[in-house]
Amino acid sequence: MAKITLSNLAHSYAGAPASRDDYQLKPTIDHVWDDGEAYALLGPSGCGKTTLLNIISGLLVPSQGRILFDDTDVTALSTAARNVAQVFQFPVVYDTMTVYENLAFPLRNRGGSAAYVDRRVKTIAEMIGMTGDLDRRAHGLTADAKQKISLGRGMVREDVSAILFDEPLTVIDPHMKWELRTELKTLHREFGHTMIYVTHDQTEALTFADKVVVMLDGEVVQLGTPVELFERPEHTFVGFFIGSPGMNVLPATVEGDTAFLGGHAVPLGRAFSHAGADGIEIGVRPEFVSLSDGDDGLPIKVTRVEDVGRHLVVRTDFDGTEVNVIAPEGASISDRHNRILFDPQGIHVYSDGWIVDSDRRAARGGGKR
Ligand SMILES: Nc1ncnc2c1ncn2[C@@H]1O[C@H](COP(=O)(O)OP(=O)(O)OP(=O)(O)O)[C@@H](O)[C@H]1O
Repeated sequence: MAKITLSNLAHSYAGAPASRDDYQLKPTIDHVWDDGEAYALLGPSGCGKTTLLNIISGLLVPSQGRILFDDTDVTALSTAARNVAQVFQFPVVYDTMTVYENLAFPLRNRGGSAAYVDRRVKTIAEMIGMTGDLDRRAHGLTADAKQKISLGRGMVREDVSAILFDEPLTVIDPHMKWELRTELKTLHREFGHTMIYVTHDQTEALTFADKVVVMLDGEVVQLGTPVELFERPEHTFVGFFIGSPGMNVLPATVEGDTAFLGGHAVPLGRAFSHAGADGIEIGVRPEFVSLSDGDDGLPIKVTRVEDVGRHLVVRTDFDGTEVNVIAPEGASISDRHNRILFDPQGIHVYSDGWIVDSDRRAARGGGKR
């Protein structure tokens, strides 16, 4: 297992990049990822997740910067020399071998004793639910079963620097997906491997990872725990992309401790003297918005109520913009609900997409940008 340092990384597939737009990974990637943690790289299609993963695995040499595993510079080393295990989106199995032989392969390759190999193969087979299939040939198994073998093979060695997963559950059926995700988490807790998991699915990322690395347009817009991403999205994209539904983002002006939305005042509970004037938005998650039939708050019209089981998602229209509200299960919603209130604790102020510190937080030295 290793700590992974991404030092001043950037990548351009075109070579000789002339401007920032020519980079598929922008020159802002500078992180230390802790030994033994589980990281998820999360973001929409084309944001650079696989590019970053391939740089870490050694399949791609970055145009700029260095990668270190612990204190060793591995930038020029092959994947094999980096000692990483990889699981790809589609199964990679040896069809002529049995399930047992497939799982044992990485261990036998490195001279593991028969007793150790047997113990390890059986542990992993149980984890992927294939104990009863160990003697079957991989040929003829479903894509789903083959991918489980690939996952098992990726996790069978205990001595790897890191295990890298690139959308590994794409071909797995939905029920098994849930089970494997939970198993992966348990396995991580048990063995403490450094794991990096690429996905565009927030549920997968949030269940699996200790830390989620949210990417957009070749940049890491936030690296944080699931709770941090929920409570303090550093970019409007993070607020919007994570959550169900995501954060409401509304254009506003801010004066001291008050935001103004289309002439309506919204108390912020703390002052933002440095919010600036252009590109200002406020973000508030639906969990911090409540419906009201009083005179305070923003005037809205309820457009739809969705019962999603644990609570209700209420869609409202404020001056042509949809604002989502989460209401308790069983709440009775009617036309008399014609206002919404924001809990000041859940309101964030953004400038050009990036979070602005309140005066109090700025005085404490908070914020990263
Ligand atoms: N070999 C390549 N040559 C040129 N451009 C590439 C190459 N591979 C990827 N790209 C481009 O780099 C950008 C990032 O791609 P990447 O595959 O890393 O994104 P991703 O977030 O993993 O997307 P997806 O979820 O669709 O796989 C995209 O614009 C993509 O078109």
